[in-house]
Amino acid sequence: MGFLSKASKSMRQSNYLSLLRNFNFNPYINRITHQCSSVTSALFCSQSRQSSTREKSTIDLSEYPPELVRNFSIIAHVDHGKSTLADRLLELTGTIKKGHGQPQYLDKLQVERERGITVKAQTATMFYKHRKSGNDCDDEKELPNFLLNLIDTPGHVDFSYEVSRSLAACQGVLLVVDAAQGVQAQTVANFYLAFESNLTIVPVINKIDQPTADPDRVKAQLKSMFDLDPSDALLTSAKTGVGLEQVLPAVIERIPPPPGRSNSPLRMLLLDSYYDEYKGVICHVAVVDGVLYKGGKISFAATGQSYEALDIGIMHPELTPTGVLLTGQVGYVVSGMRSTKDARVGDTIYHTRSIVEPLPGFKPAKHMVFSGLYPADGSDFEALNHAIERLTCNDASVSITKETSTALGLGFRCGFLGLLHMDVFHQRLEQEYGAHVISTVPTVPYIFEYSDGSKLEVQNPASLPSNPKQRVMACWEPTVIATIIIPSEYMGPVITLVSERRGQQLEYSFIDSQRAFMKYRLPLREIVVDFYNVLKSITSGYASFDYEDSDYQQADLVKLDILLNGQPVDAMATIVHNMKAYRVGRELAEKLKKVIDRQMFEITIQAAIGSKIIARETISAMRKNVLAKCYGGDVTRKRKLLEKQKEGKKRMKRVGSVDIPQEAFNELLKNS
Ligand SMILES: Nc1nc2c(ncn2[C@@H]2O[C@H](COP(=O)(O)OP(=O)(O)OP(=O)(O)O)[C@@H](O)[C@H]2O)c(=O)[nH]1
Repeated sequence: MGFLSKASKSMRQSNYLSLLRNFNFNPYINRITHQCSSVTSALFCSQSRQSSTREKSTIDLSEYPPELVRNFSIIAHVDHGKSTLADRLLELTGTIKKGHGQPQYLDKLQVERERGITVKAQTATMFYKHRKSGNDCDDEKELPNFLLNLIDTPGHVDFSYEVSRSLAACQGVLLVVDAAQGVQAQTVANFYLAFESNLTIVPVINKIDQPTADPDRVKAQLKSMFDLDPSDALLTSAKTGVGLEQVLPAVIERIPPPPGRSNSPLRMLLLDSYYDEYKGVICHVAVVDGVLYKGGKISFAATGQSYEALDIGIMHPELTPTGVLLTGQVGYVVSGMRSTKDARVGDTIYHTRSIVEPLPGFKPAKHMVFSGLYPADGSDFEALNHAIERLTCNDASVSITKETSTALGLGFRCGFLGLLHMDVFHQRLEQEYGAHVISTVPTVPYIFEYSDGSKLEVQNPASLPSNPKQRVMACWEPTVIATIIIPSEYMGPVITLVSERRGQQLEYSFIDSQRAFMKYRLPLREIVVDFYNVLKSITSGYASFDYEDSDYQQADLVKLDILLNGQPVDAMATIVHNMKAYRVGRELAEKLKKVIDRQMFEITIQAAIGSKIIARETISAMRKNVLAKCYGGDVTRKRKLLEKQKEGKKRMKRVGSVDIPQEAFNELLKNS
């Protein structure tokens, strides 16, 4: 039995290799022998000796033809345990040591560790010996060894772009659902992402160790919402380890192998790229068709640039050179590229001089919010420029253009996928590059149609004329389709909140006897800032919320200016709905009064629409005690000193500029 399986394995390998050899478009074919097992290396040892570049890797990828490869992602709502489950699977397969002292191993960024969230999708290759049911082979070594690529994905809605990219490299997903919380908004969104990509979905009900866990209720939800068979659900606790032994066998048995053709010209999908100080740009790729060997000449379809594959390998879990990447495998390529701008995510990589049909790629990331970034100290502009350039090498989903503000000087207008993404970007700028920044109130991209018929996307309210009504014929605002899942008893307050935010109900139903599912169209500007916090607070933290972008709708918008001592502060201008402008203007003026420090002169804060002042607050001047040194004495002398002080203050009011702290912008953010 053992001998037979060994023989069939050798035959499978040699067949696979001869298939590759027979297909002679690739001049680097002989290099596969460096990774051959003892059996296969005997076949090609002569070529192996001729080659000048020897790989030292102990991993022989030629042992893993597509039928022994599985590519899968873990998807779930925030905090349902994806990263913890990924940790356990890495431990189970010996990819990382048990108790490696670093929970959520694949969350590598400092910001991910501090916030306990996943921001970037991460891949890890694992090897796993699988015993099929009915296989009673005694010798563990004789069991087929599978190569499993696990992609841990972020749960937060801002990073769903990362999820959809990761799914492009997979044939299946583990859909993790918290056994106590049940199906939540991002479970729904992620399910549909996987479903629309035709991926096999393996439901995993996690956290069954919790006292409030109710796996049967979750099974019923999976059936009623997604038509998933309850008996297919795996019950696990990533914390205690219960049920984990069923996960990888389910992955192997239920998820199909990658479908690519080994004997076709190379086509690789560029999944992600980042910049490494020592190696340059590292591209994460999925090999859709063909084979890539170290030293191969590759071209990028989008840029037409060609490079040499200087180093290739897999993430096991760190970069592990293998010298070859075969059909269906997910790995990395280092090609001496200097800037991630040349590695466009979703691009097709192919062998230079071969002719291939490019892969469909990905939709470009859509920027939902824009905000200005300025150095806290104006003279630090160059340092901030450098920091942003380096950070965008590792986060290509941010758009950057230079802009100037009369109040804050030279800076940048940045487009983000959402507010959390914006926050994470700021935190990374400060933590990883030591930059100190002032960020302006985020705004969504509006479209304005001017009287000359031109239509313009406005990403910065300051770029609008103060009285847009004079020239603007119509305005449109972006909307989203929002999914809200809540315990039924909170429906009343939630409906009130959503209608205050100008939402239109599209759908509602009940997931089970306790929970309601609601779908709304909402203006994006109404949800970007504080919607989720308010929703959480009125539902005692039980609401879950997700959104996807939708069409633009016409709206009655006005530009709201903030004036300090009569001067408009361009960085504080916002665009608001006409209906809310008075209330927002009043609240902004009140808030600013609380956060701007008193100065030696009086400060007036005004909110204005065009030339019309709609709110006004005054911060009185700090009064220096000019009489401190006048002990007793002449009253006329005291009066003279006070008069002199009054004169000085008048002058300061004219020439003085107001110091605006970052908190003032933060308050605007909360209020607008
Ligand atoms: N009781 C219990 N807690 C768990 C289990 N699995 C994960 N947790 C805890 O749940 C919290 C969230 O776990 P993560 O693995 O970070 O969740 P995630 O889905 O990766 O989160 P995001 O990446 O932010 O979407 C952590 O405090 C884990 O310790 C489990 O099986 N049982």
